[in-house]
Parts: sequence; structure tokens; C-alpha cells
Amino acid sequence: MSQGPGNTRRTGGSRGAGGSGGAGPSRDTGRSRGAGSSRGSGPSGGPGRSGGSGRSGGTGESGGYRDNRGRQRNRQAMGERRYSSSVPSQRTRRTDPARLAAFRTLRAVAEDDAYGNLVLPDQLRRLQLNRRDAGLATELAYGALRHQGTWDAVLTHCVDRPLAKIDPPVLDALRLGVHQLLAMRIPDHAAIDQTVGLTRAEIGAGPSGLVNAVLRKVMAHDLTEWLEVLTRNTDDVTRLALEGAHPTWIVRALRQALTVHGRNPAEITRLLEADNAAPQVHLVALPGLGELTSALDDGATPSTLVADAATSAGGDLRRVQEVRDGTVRVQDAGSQLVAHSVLQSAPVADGEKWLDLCAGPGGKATLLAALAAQHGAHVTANEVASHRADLVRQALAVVDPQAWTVRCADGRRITAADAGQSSGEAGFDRILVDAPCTGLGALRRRPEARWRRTPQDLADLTVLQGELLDAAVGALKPGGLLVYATCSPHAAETMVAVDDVLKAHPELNLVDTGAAVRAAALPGALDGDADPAQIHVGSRARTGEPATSENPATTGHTATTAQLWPHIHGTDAMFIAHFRKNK
Ligand SMILES: C[S@@+](CC[C@H](N)C(=O)[O-])C[C@H]1O[C@@H](n2cnc3c(N)ncnc32)[C@H](O)[C@@H]1O
Repeated sequence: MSQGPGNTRRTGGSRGAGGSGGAGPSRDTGRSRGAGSSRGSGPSGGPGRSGGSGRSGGTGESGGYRDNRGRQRNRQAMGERRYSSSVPSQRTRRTDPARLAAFRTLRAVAEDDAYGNLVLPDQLRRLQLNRRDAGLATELAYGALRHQGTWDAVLTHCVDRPLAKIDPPVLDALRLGVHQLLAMRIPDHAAIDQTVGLTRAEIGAGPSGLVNAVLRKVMAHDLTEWLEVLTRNTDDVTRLALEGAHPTWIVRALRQALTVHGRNPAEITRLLEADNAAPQVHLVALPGLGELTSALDDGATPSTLVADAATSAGGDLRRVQEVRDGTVRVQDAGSQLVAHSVLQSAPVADGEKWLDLCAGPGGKATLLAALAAQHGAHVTANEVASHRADLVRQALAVVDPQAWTVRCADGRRITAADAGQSSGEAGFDRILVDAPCTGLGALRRRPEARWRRTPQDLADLTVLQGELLDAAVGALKPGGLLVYATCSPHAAETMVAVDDVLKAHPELNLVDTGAAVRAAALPGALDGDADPAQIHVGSRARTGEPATSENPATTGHTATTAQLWPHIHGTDAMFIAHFRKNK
């Protein structure tokens, strides 16, 4: 996920290398217990107002009923009352390790501002969870974090005070309980019993009564019924936000982004669903260094989007020798396309100087450096945060050291002189600005990110993006190529940024980015509905650049940008714009 310099207090974070959100077999089922679930008789008036006949509880037991306040009666007939009928000494006191790992992850996210996808793997190791429990913990932690807004809306109906007044650990336990009740195929009694047990063991006996009482109100309805209650009399965006578990401002921004990038805004539902699914883990074999053979033997499948890439079969990738060596790396296919596209739009000449202005943690820089080594070019990988610059160095260690340099400095201060001695005019031949951004296109990877981001972040980041672009234009050689990329499709970070930089720099022209990205992909992979190109209305058309056979991306004079999407391409929503600086 993207970070600004002031945003580094979270526990590091690697987006490219190993930064995948899929630590285990998550099955984020979202609305999976909707119409097809074993529950309830249909929509009810709301929590505590159920006029229906209740539900059988998902365990297959029958019997029992709910009174007109939604409380379950005659529970012993159902054989369900395991937690409250027993004497205190017999109540669940042990916390099962999967729930404990999930709870600790939610606590670290809330208390320490940590990244869930970095905390959870650590917890899985510490608690020595087997594969099955690791899968359960992953689904619990990531699911509860992703759905936090929706689960909090449910809880608001079930507690008699503002959620802000609930002790934060108790609120986290409740969120885990709601996720089990509404989005997982866990029997209600187990969900409640285990959550109450967790509360008792980790927080104390006092709040366990509250957790028990609140979760029993939650279980009065299934997810479909709850969504009906929550979305009654709301507008379209609020409904999408609650059903798709995103904040309303992000739903609005993503829907607008679909329109701005030439897609149908009705795709928003699929886009939100894609954000709620664990991303596939993509692998890249570094050109000239890595081979995918062992990964493919291990069950990975070749990528249909980009060369020298594969989709992992899952599990611990360290069992693949090349992954351990660092010559085969985990990297989203969208990020791979960004890096490969840097070599398009103009043929690469021997001795070119490339700059990756925002390189940490080094995913694209490493692929670029491997490509540079093959083409006789050199990459300067710049990163402002020293710990992230260290990550870049570690990532680049497998590539010929002649092909790269790491520079730790504020990218806004870069100049053409930083390209070092060169025969012609000073400056870099190609610059990638993979800018710090809101990361709204990579929400799949950081389950809590959508609730942390605010519109204020956007305001700060767009200023930084503009300043980095200005510096990059200054450091670019006349005739050089500037590639701007974000892992956000937000209009302000993409099309508005393009407009602004074109306005501020008359020497810059937007070129046919769509053609460059298509040329970087496998033949036909980005045709038809998958074409990421969007004509940029109002761009100065490029003239006087005849097409060449080595340079298919210059065959037209249409200025385009490119936008990838999780629900279309299976990648992060990377935005790419290629600019040429006048000679
Ligand atoms: C989107 S990430 C880059 C991801 C990277 N290109 C990759 O593929 O692994 C943006 C990076 O920009 C860095 N950054 C933020 N402000 C910067 C600045 N003023 N100068 C240089 N880098 C900056 C952040 O620390 C972060 O590492």
C-alpha cells in the first residue's frame, strides 16, 4: 500500500515483495449467508422487533422460538445452551488459538495502528497454528477488519450506548462475534460460546455478559435481514457501502473513478466484491535471473496477463527455491505491467539512465533493474524513508550491482544533475513516479485500510504527488519518458493529476499509454473489455513522431491513460500515464 513520508509509523509494509494480503486460505464470504442460508423466515422489523418465526440457528437443530423481542426461547429443547446454563467453572475459559490470533490482530490494528496483514502472520507463527486454524484465523481477522463498518452498524442496533463508549477490546471481540454469526458457516452456539470465552479469558469476566447479550441480539437475524434493516430508507451509496463493506466516501470515489476511466459505474458492486476477496498471489521471475519452473511444478499457473509471471497455488512460497533466492518474487501482475511498460513508448538505447523516484519497498525497482541489466541501462532507486530504502537494497541484492544504485532522499529535491555524468544532455531517460497514494486500488491487501483512509489523506497526497511529478519533469532529459503510476483509481490522483502536470509543464505530452501497457502485456490479454485505455480528452496531440516497427506504442497520435481493475484484470487498480518531454 502506498505511503506518504509522514505515514511510516505503521509497521513497515511491503506491497510488492511478500506484501500480499493472503496469508492463508481466506474465504471472505461477504453475503454468503444471504438468501441461501439456513436461517430465518424472512425480513423482520429489526433487532428486538422480530415478528417472524425466528430461525433454526444454522446447526440443523429444530425447536425453540423467538419471542416478540427476538429472544430465543425454549433453548434447551434445541440443545444449544452450552454457555449460560452451566455453572461458571464449566463455561468456556479456553480461547481457541485461531480466535486468539484474530483478536490479537484486531487489537494491534486498533491500538498500535498496525497493519493487519503483517500482524496476523506473526501471530500464526507464534501460536503455531496448523493450516486449518490459520485459515480460520485469517478469515476471522481479515473478514472482521474488512466488514468493520457494516458490523458496527449492526452492533449499533444491538447496544444501548454509542459504540465509542464500549471498551475497545470488547468492541473488537463483538466484531469477531458478528463476523462469525453473519458471514461464516460457524454454528451460532459455537460463535457465541467461543467469543464469550475469548472475552472472559482475554478481557475479563465482567464484559462477557455484555458480549453474550449483544451477540444473541445479533443472531436474531441473518445477514440479508440485517442489511434490509440497515438499508431501509437509505440512499444508494449508503446501501452499497453497507452491503459492500466500504466507507461511503470510498464508494462514491470508486464509482466516480469507474466513470472517469471509461467504465460502467454499475460495475461498482463487482469492484467492491473484488475488494472483499483475498487477492491471488502473483509471482514474477526476474528477467535473466529467475525461472518459474519449480513454482509451476509446485502448482502455480502461468499468468495470462504478463510474461514470466504466474499465479501461485497458495501456501508457504518459501518451499520454492527461487522464491527463497529472491529471483522469483511475489508481485501483483498490475505492478509488473507498470514496470514492463516503462520500456515501452520508446525503444531503449544502450546506457540509458532510469530513475524510480518512489522505490520503497522495491518491487518495481527490482523488476526494472533486472530489465535494465538486460538492456545496458542503469536504475537509480530513490526512496525517502531510510528503512524502506533498506528494503529496496535487500530486494535489489540479486540483481547485478552495476545496474542499480539506491538513493535515500526526498524525491521532490531530485534534479537532472542527479542522473550523473552522461554524454548528452543532463537528466534521466526514463522516470517512474510510482507515487505515494491513498491505495484505494489495493484495498484487498490491507483489510483495515479502507476504514483508516480519510478524504484529508487525499488532499495531502495529491499535493505530494504534484510536487513529485514537478521534480520528475525537471530531472527528465528532453525527449525522455515519464511514467506516472498510482495504486489508486481516484480521479484526483489520476486524471486530475494528469491534467495538472500537463497544464504546469507545456513541454510535456501525454502519449498512448494504453498502447504501451498493451505492448507490455501478453498478446491479446488487454483486448476488448479488458482494454485499460481511456482517451484523454483535451491532451495536446502528439505530432511529428512517426510510428516505427520497434516502437508499436507510437503508432497513433491518441493520448491515452490506462487503468487496471481488480474485478476486470484480477490486479490492483493501477493507474498508468506515460508522458514524453519535448526535445
Ligand atoms: C507506492 S509506494 C512505491 C512502491 C514501489 N514502487 C514498489 O513497487 O515497491 C510509494 C513510496 O514513496 C515513498 N515516498 C513518499 N514520499 C516520498 C518522497 N517525498 N520522496 C521519495 N519517496 C517518497 C514512500 O515511502 C513509499 O515507499
